[in-house]
Amino acid sequence: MLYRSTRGNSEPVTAAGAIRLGIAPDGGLFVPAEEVFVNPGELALMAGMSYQQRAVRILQMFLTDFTPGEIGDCVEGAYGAAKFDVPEVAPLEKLDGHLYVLELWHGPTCAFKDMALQLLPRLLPRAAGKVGEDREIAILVATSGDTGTAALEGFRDVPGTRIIVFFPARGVSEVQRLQMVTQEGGNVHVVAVDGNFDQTQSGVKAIFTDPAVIEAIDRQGYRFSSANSINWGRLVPQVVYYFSAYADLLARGEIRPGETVNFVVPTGNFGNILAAYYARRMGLPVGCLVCASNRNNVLTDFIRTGTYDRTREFYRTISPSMDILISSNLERLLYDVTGGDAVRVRGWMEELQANGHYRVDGETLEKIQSVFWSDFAGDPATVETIRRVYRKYGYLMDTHTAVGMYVYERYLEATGDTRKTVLVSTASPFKFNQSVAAAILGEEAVRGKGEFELLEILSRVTGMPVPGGLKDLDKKPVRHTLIVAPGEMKRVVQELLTR
Ligand SMILES: N[C@@H](CCOP(=O)(O)O)C(=O)O
Repeated sequence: MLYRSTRGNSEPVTAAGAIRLGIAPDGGLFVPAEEVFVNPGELALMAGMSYQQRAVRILQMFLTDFTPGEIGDCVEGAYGAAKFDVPEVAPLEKLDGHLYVLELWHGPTCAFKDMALQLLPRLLPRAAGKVGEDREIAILVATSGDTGTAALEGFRDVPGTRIIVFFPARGVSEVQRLQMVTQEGGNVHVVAVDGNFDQTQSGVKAIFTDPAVIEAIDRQGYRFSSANSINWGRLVPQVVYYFSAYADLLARGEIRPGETVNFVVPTGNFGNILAAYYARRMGLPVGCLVCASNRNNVLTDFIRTGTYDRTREFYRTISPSMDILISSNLERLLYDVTGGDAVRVRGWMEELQANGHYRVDGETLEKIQSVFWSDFAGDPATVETIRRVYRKYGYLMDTHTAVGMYVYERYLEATGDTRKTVLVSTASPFKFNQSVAAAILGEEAVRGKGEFELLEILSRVTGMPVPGGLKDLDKKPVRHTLIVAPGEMKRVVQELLTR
């Protein structure tokens, strides 16, 4: 299986090549050049498999230059009991007659990013070996909170790698910030950027494609790669959990074979919902993909109108991991729905870069709307949803999942589509405990209380244990204090790599 760039100006590469590079040299994103299908018989077999077995099955279809043994080893290391606190890895909770919550936050950093970032650090060194890369890999990451923490944890002390994570200084939750700035490991660097996530992500992308920086770090003995969802090695493990959720529904007799299921996905960078789209393309019986945005509702507007316009106010919200106005992975969707028209995709991306907006044609929009539906939730609606769901079901959701829940309710009202639906829960409520505690206990009860006092209170009130990865974070020494302007990111990368 070869991978092509969405912008059409880079040579096709193998899966190992795509994972090693992270982003295509022409600035595009790698996508599979061939289609892969899972037939209904295989889906039925998956119902009887563990998460790990399902993962091996799906990964083998895409990573054709890895041996089954290599994939099996990576999967065992990634999803074992040492890493995930439940044997199911991605458990499915039933909320009511037709709504299920897919909990993707049982890994070490308590967010869905662990699902891919426990695996990628195992794939990447092998990928480098396969393409004959003998230099160290310098992994650059832009994060609005969750990717950074998961990437640091996944790559820490992985031989042959260095990782530099950039995060917006005031754009992550306090728990997310502490997870990053206290991160241990001999190969990790964490840098706060005095800007928002879009500036941070654009800064990182500019470094990847800057010939002068590439040459400079080459002399220093490094090659760049990415642990963001622009890297194909981040997306393919995310496809697995959509199959796994469907297989669990089959195994429990909640659906009949072939029955279509909807997925609701809170998303900012469009990677998580794109993985669901790929699962659908592979034959998973998926009806509608409901794209849930927060107040930074650029995706909602795009899916409704066909105009993508990032020239709008950027809001800091209580669902900070989705505070994004430039959704990288939309590029892969556009490539797919235009039948692989790299010229058109490149044109739209150039317009976005130059003017901050583009508009797709009617046919492209129609194809997108035949699969996706979208709405958004502001902060007050998010808080109210956490409170209401907790009272009604005794189920505690984080702010991002609550955005998804609110949008699902709007979808039901608008369409009356009562098919079985899976709400993708992207983070533990304990990562956003200030907002979550205020939602269920009231503002008064949390006023003046510190983050870690609130962790304990939330745990006591709900009976949920504080996740191991978040305990005692406030007692760990702060190891990373660097803060830079967006314009200084290139220099800082080169400096850090000389140490
Ligand atoms: N929401 C993300 C932003 C980066 O997204 P990614 O999926 O491309 O890594 C975060 O939490 O950092």
